[in-house]
Amino acid sequence: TGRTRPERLLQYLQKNGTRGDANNVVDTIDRFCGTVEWAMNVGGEKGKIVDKVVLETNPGTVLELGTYCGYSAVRMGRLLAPGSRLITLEMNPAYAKVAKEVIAFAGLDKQVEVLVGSTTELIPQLKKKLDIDTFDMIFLDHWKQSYLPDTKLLEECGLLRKGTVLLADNVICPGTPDYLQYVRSSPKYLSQHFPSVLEYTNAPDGLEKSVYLG
Ligand SMILES: O=C(NC/C=C/[C@H]1O[C@@H](n2cnc(C(F)(F)F)c2)[C@H](O)[C@@H]1O)c1cc([N+](=O)[O-])cc(O)c1O
Ligand SMILES: [Mg+2]
Repeated sequence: TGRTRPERLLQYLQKNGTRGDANNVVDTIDRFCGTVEWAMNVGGEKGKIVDKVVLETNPGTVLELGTYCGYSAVRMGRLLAPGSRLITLEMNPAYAKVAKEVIAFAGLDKQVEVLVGSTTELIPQLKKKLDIDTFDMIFLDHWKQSYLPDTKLLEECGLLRKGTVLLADNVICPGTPDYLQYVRSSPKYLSQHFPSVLEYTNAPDGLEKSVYLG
């Protein structure tokens, strides 16, 4: 009966999930998307790669571009060390509202903060607004044509440091050709591709991990 897909996803979670259990929230959303209604969460297969990169990086500060329903914010937030922070940007207020409820349901509302607005508006304000100097990790999963301009904006705003890990979803499907070309050819990045499949399907997709060299 939820009017939108995010609302239906949230209703399914509230009915079938275990409040306060972030692992269960991830599995419950994956079950909804695998059996009831596809949604553009990074999903279980690519999610295992995200988990590995988060655990290896052990970031104190994470910036996510594109919250949607909060699935990847919960997926990454559940692996962060106490005191670490994940900031996630969402420009659609209705999606942000659902995401905040999903994140609270998972018990991660202390570690994860949802900011509503566009990257061009929010990224230049982050240092002041959050008292954060640089991010240890960036997860890109918003509009695919925004990955490249927003990466350049992050560089210009001094939000990246030597070693910051950029992890980008969907570099194969729907694809982010200009971003891929940039991070693979620029001397400022060391990039590695992780082939996988598009969430809840067997279509080819992949993640790109790019370390900023400063
Ligand atoms: O289009 C896809 N994702 C676009 C994702 C878009 C999401 O990012 C938000 N956003 C936009 N700007 C901002 C910021 F940062 F400015 F605040 C946040 C949008 O409101 C939306 O919730 C996609 C599509 C497929 N697919 O199979 O078609 C599969 C996927 O995994 C995908 O991520
Ligand atoms: Mg995606």
